[in-house]
Amino acid sequence: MTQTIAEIKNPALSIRDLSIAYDKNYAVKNVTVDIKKNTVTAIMGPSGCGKSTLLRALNRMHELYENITTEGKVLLHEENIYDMSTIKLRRQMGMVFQRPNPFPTMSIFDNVIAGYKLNGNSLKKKEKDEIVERSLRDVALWDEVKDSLHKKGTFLSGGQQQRLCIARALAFGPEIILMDEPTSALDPIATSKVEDLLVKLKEHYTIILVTHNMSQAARISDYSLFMYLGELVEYGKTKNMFTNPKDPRTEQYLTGKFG
Ligand SMILES: Nc1ncnc2c1ncn2[C@@H]1O[C@H](COP(=O)(O)OP(=O)(O)OP(=O)(O)O)[C@@H](O)[C@H]1O
Repeated sequence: MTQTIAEIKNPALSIRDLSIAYDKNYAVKNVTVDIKKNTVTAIMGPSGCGKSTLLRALNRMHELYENITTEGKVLLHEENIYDMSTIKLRRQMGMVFQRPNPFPTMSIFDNVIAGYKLNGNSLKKKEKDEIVERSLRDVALWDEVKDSLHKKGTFLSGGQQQRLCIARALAFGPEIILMDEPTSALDPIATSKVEDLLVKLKEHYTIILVTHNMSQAARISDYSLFMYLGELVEYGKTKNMFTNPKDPRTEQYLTGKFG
């Protein structure tokens, strides 16, 4: 396997010997990797190779499943996330899912600050207004929705809903944003807007993105991780991996021989 650590100074996240099993079946096996700050890192690989399980393990969403075993560590500022409260962890590690999922009964405004409400944090009106405007500006949605903030989030187009969900993830001021195929339910124009947005957001955030779409990984990611049967086969700069893959399995995947 390619060298995965020691190349990256002051990483955003250090994954160490992470293994995850459903019952006794390992979906992620001994993954060790450092994620570089202020980059987009793509997790790629064929269906069932453990991409989503690995991503969910980074904010402990995988613990929602029964009979799950987790071994190893994930270090955020040298603290193991498995020893942290999930509330603290998820403030630092926002998550965006495949299908835009704004809370259907809530307005656009309330969707953005939903995390605060769910965690029982009460905010003054001025603070709420500031967080909502900042988060919606960050996802380039403010101008489109500023006159309809109190309408339901579900009245927006699919692409706008996904940007609203990204705004909701940003509202807490996380360091890292985890994204599980965030454009797979969007049309090409909405996809391109979200991709442009991710490239801008990496100035302030670290983005870890699961994608099936190799051209998307090539377009927007700085680093790529290739997984196969739960193992991390190859990790490196996306440009190098696409032009000169080190492992034959990576090459076969990138040239469409399986997947
Ligand atoms: N809740 C679950 N219970 C049992 N096994 C699971 C569960 N979720 C995933 N698995 C298994 O773990 C392995 C990895 O699944 P995972 O969804 O992480 O892969 P993936 O690479 O994200 O797949 P895809 O690209 O199809 O979404 C698969 O063998 C899958 O069947």
